[in-house]
Amino acid sequence: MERMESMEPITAYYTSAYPEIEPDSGESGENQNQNQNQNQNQNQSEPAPVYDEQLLHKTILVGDSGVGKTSLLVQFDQGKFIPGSFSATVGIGFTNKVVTVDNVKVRLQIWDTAGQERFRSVTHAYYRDAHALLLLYDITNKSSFDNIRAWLTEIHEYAQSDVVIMLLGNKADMSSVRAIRREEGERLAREHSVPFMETSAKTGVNVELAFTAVANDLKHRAVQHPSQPTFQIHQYIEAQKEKSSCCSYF
Ligand SMILES: Nc1nc2c(ncn2[C@@H]2O[C@H](COP(=O)(O)OP(=O)(O)OP(=O)(O)O)[C@@H](O)[C@H]2O)c(=O)[nH]1
Repeated sequence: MERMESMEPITAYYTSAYPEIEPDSGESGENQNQNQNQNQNQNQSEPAPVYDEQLLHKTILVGDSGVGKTSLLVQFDQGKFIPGSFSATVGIGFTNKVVTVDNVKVRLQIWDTAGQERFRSVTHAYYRDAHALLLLYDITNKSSFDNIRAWLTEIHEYAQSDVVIMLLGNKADMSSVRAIRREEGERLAREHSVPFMETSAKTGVNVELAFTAVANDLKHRAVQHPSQPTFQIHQYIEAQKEKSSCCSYF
């Protein structure tokens, strides 16, 4: 993993994945309706924009110290879990990963942040140009769940309003000592209109799905065609969960 010793935010090489929003023409009434109809007809006949595989989507893992952010990234990147003593992340670092979505390559630059309070001001600086935030709590640790509201407040304060947010209840393999029921996670996610799933960095359950769902959403946003329905991340996750329900074991 690349580690930023200076802890300065890297923004220079990031290219926006999203097309510019057309400015308001200032027209009103019938004229505007006519134009809208014309635009709609044009949009329907226009070919869908092609996704640029060189786009880099900045995705950040956040949550209290010890919830499993580094472990989740290592599981996704290397397919392994390193048990043993816990060494807290210092500062921030990133890993580049390519996820294939509908036969196109979606590049995620995944930033692993330090959950400890003393690094908070450093990590805030990275939120601003994030395209996705994966917010983790530990299902065996109630305070990590109780702190999710505070994390969301910070995200809304520092991140872009259209950032993709996903809530993850990690350490799902430890359900015998669980402190937070899955329904509580689901309820909190519903309250904040964000997708949710339980993951295990240890067994790998739902790890790939979490990142693939985010990559799917980012890819669809980057090539959103006005005449096409928007990508529904909640539905995508539910459909994928159903597909794999034969083998999940929470
Ligand atoms: N059983 C189990 N243990 C986990 C899981 N994920 C992480 N752990 C353990 O939890 C501890 C903390 O994991 P980390 O990945 O270092 O947590 P972090 O969120 O990156 O912590 P900070 O770097 O301080 O922000 C380590 O001992 C991991 O082995 C999991 O899914 N299941």
